Amino acid sequence: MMSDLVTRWAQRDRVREAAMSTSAARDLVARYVAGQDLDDLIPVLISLIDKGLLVSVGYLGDHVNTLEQAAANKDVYLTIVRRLSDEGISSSSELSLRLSRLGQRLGAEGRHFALGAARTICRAASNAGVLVTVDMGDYELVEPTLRAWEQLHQDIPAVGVTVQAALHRTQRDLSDLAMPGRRIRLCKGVFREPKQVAFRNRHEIDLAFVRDLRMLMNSQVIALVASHDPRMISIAEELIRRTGRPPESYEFQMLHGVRPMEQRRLADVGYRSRVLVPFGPGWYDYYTQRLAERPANAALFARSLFGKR
Ligand SMILES: Cc1cc2nc3c(=O)[nH]c(=O)nc-3n(C[C@H](O)[C@H](O)[C@H](O)COP(=O)(O)OP(=O)(O)OC[C@H]3O[C@@H](n4cnc5c(N)ncnc54)[C@H](O)[C@@H]3O)c2cc1C
Repeated sequence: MMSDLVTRWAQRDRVREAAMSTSAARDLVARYVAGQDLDDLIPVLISLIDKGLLVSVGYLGDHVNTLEQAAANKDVYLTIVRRLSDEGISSSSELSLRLSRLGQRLGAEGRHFALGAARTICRAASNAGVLVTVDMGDYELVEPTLRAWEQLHQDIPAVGVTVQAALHRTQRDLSDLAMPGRRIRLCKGVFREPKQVAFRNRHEIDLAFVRDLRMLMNSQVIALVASHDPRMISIAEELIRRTGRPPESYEFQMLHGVRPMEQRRLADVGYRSRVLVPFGPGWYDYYTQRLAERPANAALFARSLFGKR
């Protein structure tokens, strides 16, 4: 598949090194990633909020191999929360919390640490008026993430969780999860999982997304519709009209730099429209994921690296 080719190409050492050192490449990346530290991030958030959008912050840390690294990431998340509060933008902000950055992959001890750290972060965020939605990792993390989320949610009911339409299990998960007032984010799923557990064909994933979306819109959850797909968005708008949902019971969410005009349109017609803004040292892997979703951009990226300057 084209997207697999793009991912393999982008992961070559020569491409990675060129991307790190070429300013034209960094300019392209800046469309999707708000720099490496909080001083880069905050002006991007403020400019989106000034345009009537809500924001979500995604921290792109390096891979976590030790509990010390997990602890350092916990501190980063707490610093983000403090900074959102100091800047007076808490009420427009959400934190997209990735449990693998807190040690979730480091065995039983790591999972224990991740839950404790996530609890501290969620409490700090709740005290500061910042929402939290837990991201979903690859298939092996789904069960531990849902179990951890249950505990976080018991403590702080506003903490949301992400589900991936591509997984066979998601319909079943949603029948347990879709309780009144819970914040549930529906995305297609970024990971390519084996066919035993996931739909792999685009059309099947889209059908699953629509089934899940209907379920969310017909329940009393706060539905977070995380997609850039024009068809999924118009189906969501139609379901909103048909169900007569109150405006605070759903929102649209997209990634920074992807379909920014559509993000604005949704806000302009009066929907809650939230932009997930990633930042941090792990920007390269994130950017190559966006390239794999949109292989046409890979050619532009390659020219910025290796074309005449
Ligand atoms: C807020 C948010 C949170 C997310 N959280 C998670 C998570 O926790 N776990 C997880 O696995 N995945 C997560 N994702 C990623 C998601 O699963 C998809 O990989 C990603 O959003 C692409 O899927 P899509 O629904 O936009 O549809 P796609 O089928 O990828 O794209 C459909 C259409 O959208 C438009 N489009 C898509 N990408 C681009 C682009 N780069 N530039 C221009 N147009 C584009 C095009 O019109 C395209 O035809 C999240 C996504 C968002 C927006």
